[in-house]
Amino acid sequence: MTAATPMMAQYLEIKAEHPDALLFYRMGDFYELFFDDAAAAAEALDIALTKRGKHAGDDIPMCGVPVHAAEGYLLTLIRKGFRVAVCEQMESPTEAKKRGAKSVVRREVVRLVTPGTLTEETLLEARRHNYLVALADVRGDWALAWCDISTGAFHAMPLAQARIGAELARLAPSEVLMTEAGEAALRPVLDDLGLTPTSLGRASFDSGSAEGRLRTLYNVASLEPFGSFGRAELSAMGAVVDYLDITQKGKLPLLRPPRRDAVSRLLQIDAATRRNLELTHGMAGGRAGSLLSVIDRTVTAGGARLLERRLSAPSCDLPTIHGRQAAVDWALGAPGCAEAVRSALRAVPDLERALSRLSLDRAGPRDLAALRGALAQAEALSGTLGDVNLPEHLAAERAALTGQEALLEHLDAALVAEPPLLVRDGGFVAAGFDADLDAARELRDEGRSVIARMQKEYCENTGVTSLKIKHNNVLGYFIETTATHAERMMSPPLSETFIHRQTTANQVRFTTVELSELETRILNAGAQALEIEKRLFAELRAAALDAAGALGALAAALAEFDLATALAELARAEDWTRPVVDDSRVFAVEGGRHPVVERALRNQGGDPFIANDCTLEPEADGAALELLTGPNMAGKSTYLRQNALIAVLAQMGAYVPARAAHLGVVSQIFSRVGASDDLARGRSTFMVEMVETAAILNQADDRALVILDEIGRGTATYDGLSIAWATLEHLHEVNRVRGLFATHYHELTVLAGKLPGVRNATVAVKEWDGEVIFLHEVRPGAADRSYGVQVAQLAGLPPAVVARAKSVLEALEQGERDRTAPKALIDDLPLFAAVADAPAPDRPSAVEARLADLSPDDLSPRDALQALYELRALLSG
Ligand SMILES: Nc1ncnc2c1ncn2[C@@H]1O[C@H](COP(=O)(O)OP(=O)(O)OP(=O)(O)O)[C@@H](O)[C@H]1O
Repeated sequence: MTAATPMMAQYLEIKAEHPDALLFYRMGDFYELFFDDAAAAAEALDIALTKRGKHAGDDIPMCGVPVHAAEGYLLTLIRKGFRVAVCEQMESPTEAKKRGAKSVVRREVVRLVTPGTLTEETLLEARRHNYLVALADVRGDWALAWCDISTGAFHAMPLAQARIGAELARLAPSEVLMTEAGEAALRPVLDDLGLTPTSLGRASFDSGSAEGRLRTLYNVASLEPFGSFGRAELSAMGAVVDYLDITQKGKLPLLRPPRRDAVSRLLQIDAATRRNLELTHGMAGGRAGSLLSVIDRTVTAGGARLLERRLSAPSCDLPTIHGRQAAVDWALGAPGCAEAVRSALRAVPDLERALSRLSLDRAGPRDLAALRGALAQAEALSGTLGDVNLPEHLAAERAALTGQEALLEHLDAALVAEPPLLVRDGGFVAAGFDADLDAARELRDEGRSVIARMQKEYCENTGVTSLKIKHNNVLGYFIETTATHAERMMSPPLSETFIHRQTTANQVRFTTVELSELETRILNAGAQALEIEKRLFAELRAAALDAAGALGALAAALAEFDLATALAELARAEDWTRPVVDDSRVFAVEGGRHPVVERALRNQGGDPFIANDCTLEPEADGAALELLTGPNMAGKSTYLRQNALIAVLAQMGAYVPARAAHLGVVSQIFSRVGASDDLARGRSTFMVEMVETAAILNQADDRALVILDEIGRGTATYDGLSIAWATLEHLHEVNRVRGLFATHYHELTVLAGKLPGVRNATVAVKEWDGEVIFLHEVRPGAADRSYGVQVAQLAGLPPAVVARAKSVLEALEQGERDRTAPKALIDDLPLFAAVADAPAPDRPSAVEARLADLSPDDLSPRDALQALYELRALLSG
């Protein structure tokens, strides 16, 4: 067996330190990957897998990506779940040679790229957070710490193990750190959320060393001023910092002082409820179809992230809610000023993310320009706001907008209007900022004009008018003529001045002593100019980082103004109202709407959304439940969800889609839909439904709002009915919640007469000519029937099946009335008899033809409704 080449030996040694990451091994202008890494990356990136040399007698699989295009490839790999170790050359080949002819260039991993530690604009979604979370358990006490290194936010929170799923769902982290033991304990929760954690050793979670790590990071003697953190919180925060140290190879990002959050101040929304209400993510997983996508009127990336944060974590704290409402009120009351604020904000670059790249030394001149832009706009904004009378919450933020005049002036003087992306390109420092730089540049540029003069002179002296002075990386500056002039140039007297360098197919190239000297001067001046620019960049970066704390506060203030004015704009454009939020237990909504469904209806240009009231007024400490019956497709689910969304919006401090609303603060929201498919998580639909129902019955307190949509439907009718019945009783008697309960079990409506806190409501329909017309109006009372067969007919079930279903239904209902076994009746009605009874069609009518065209599997409820309109039109036309 042959020994590995020195380079391969180096590669294998570095790779051994990073077994679970792809190693990007720098070779000149490429990052190369070898062995299994190469195979995995070639497949993930869809690039060619080749070979390079042999190792232990076998070919070495290899693939490579050019350094200048590496970011795009990194993005793909990270999205596909890989981690990447970036290994750079730490010296030039010439330097390596000095150590001996066979020396390999020294290489080191300078960064581990993982989903939770990204900072590049291209790798991040501007309007979303990118959270790195650590979960720690110290003797049964759990805590969560999370940071977004792209913005510097850092938080910790102690919490009960049962709350972990809900908090992880709120944060939707890109990466979760925990020990292997922790992973085992939380396996079901992690699976439920589809998270694959990154395992860290016990040492990373050691709470003792964590304290030291944090004190060093913030350069403080005690963490006390930041909050009194428990052991578990310290352990989780320490793990975050340790992991950043590992992945960033010692360069720590700018983390703002840690904030201690408490679960109890937030409206609790568990993972299933979040999914179900589609707060920040639609059913398909992206932003589309979510409440967030419909309410987002922010104009800055920072504002958009703040909105996402608020929507994910509404408050339970009345002063906080009222403070945020007052900010929206102000913007609504001063529309001119608010619009001026928004137009200033539109030009604000992403300050937080530029700052984070600066702190990690991964920034370019454009990040400084972003800083300048943000500061300039903040100044303009504070001018616009002048001494306008602001509510308390915003007045404090206004103060944070100013105070950086010196830094702004400095950046303004230093930078050109549109700097290049990379420091090494140079040309970003403005003329007149640094005398040495100006001098070096003048020399460099003057050199160029001297070359032009020289070329003209040489043309005249030689009489070769096509003579050119050119430049390439191999020869530097040279003189070029076509081959036809070669002989004259290479014989005296011209050969005394022109020294031959190279002959190509059509050209001959020369140099002169004068040209070489000039070249040295130009080169030196150019290099010197670049060196000066690099130094100035470092100085500007340091000046920015010195002000990092204040800049962080300024970024937060910009986001607050953005959010307040955006929510006001939303309220104005959509005609929303300020809800009264207090500590009562009322839930009263007048003319409420579902913003997402309303938007969808509007986009389709169809019918308007029908607003509905919802009044839950519990007696003293009792329950208030509304039992909603009504046909399929009537709008029950929409009604249920819109009320939950109104509670969420109200408690995040926004206006709500209603004519009027009065809400006693809600502590927890639970929303469940019966038997939704959950094959991905490998549980039977009914099992999921019951697990989720159990969670509500065990956790809901008397300030909870519970939304149950057809619980029990996933099993046999009588089992389902009994479970729904008992659940409703328990919610009424034990949990005493406010809640809405949609069901097709009409038997349940008798509960309204038995339990004082239960009322019946129904979604109205009109029956016309044997068909149903949906009115989408919620009214007191119970529905008489489900109209399931009619809806099935609308959906295009074959006429024979519909006719047979009607007969069976009649037989069942008859049987129930007469208390006879329905079986005999059904046996009496053979399928073909039903068809025979139906009028025999000679030729399909237009309505039938259209019906036959419909494919119910492919129809959304909305499409089905549309089809209904078409069918009706065909009938009357
Ligand atoms: N208030 C409303 N105004 C206008 N259209 C509505 C309203 N509510 C619902 N709709 C329309 O009716 C469709 C069906 O609504 P939804 O899914 O809420 O019905 P459902 O009663 O829950 O049906 P199912 O019992 O079959 O689940 C919606 O997609 C929407 O287009």
